[in-house]
Amino acid sequence: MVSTATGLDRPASKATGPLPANHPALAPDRVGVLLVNLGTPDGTDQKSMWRYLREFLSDPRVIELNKAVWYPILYGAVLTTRPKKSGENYARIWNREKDESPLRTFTRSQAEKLAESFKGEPVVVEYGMRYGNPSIASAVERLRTAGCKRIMMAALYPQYSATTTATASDQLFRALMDLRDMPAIRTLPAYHDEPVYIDALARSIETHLATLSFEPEVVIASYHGIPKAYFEKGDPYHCHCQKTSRLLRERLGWDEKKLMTTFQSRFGAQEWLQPYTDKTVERLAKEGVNSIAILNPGFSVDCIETLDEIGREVREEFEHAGGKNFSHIPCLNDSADGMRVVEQIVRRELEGWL
Ligand SMILES: C=CC1=C(C)c2cc3[nH]c(cc4nc(cc5[nH]c(cc1n2)c(C)c5CCC(=O)O)C(CCC(=O)O)=C4C)c(C)c3C=C
Ligand SMILES: [Fe+2]
Ligand SMILES: [Fe+2]
Repeated sequence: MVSTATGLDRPASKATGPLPANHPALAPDRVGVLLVNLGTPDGTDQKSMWRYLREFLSDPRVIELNKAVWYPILYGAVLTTRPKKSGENYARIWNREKDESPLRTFTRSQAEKLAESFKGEPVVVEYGMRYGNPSIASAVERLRTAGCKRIMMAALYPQYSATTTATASDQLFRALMDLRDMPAIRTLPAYHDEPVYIDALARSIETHLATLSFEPEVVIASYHGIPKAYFEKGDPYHCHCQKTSRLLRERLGWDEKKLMTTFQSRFGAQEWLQPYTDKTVERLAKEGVNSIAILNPGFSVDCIETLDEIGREVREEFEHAGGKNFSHIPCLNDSADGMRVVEQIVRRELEGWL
């Protein structure tokens, strides 16, 4: 638990006067903040990868295909090949000291730093993963045990998508379904256009570019993709990404040629949001662009998709196509600017509860 328990608990009951003699003891009344991110395997071995990918790719919010069509593909082609290949990728970025993925290390650190910023207030902070461990259910249980009657889940996806934000809410409510004494719940809205977030991204670009020995001709804001069909059915994710990029351009004083928007991490055969990151990078190199930098505004922390897919695969593709200088701009992670984003938005959304 990442707790700031200080004795400054809210009164257990707003009613005055002593409890009847036979009344069960009341737990202290605190507010829980649950930071959530996508998920992570427990290890890079095939069994851990299989378990993680099965849970992830069985989620109907992620793969909208009919189960009768999807499951034979999932349990056939996907789960017999992908665990090995993905495990090799995860092994390249694994945090060996903590024996966990960077996504879990960064998310835990964010929770610890957020807890620190609530020191002296009746707030308990936990973190959970939509897929894998620590599960959202286990985090909710720890918050309830700590006396949280109100829980705000902050799924750290700046841009809303049903495939990420909504499924985190589904999982939270699943964890509460069987409770008799259910806490009050709030969830975080998308924060793709919040000034504090745009400013943190802009500063992360400026700070990073100042460390480079070259000036990128193009900076690419690469977001995780979703199938195009989900967008056409009403998922606002694409619009949120475009708005983040537009505000970032305005903040930096750059045009669309200097700061491009692309989508990465395609999965399966259908069309995903375009333009694709890998194809764009290849095209730029072939057109004679020598130097680029890529940031991932849609990922609150670095993970397999930023460190390995962008930092290795896409870099190699750029260099293979003739590009010379490539740099990956780190995610906001648990940096001071990154934590300012989380704390400011969480505090605002807690208004009336503290
Ligand atoms: C149909 C498949 C997928 C959709 C839709 C999807 C959407 C989506 N994902 C993220 C953020 C992350 N995805 C991550 C890993 C990952 N994503 C998919 C597939 C879909 N994602 C797979 C199969 C994987 C596993 C990695 C692999 O095997 O290649 C991660 C990283 C997790 C980690 O531990 O590092 C993140 C984060 C968003 C934001 C999003 C839609 C907006
Ligand atoms: Fe993904
Ligand atoms: Fe990927």
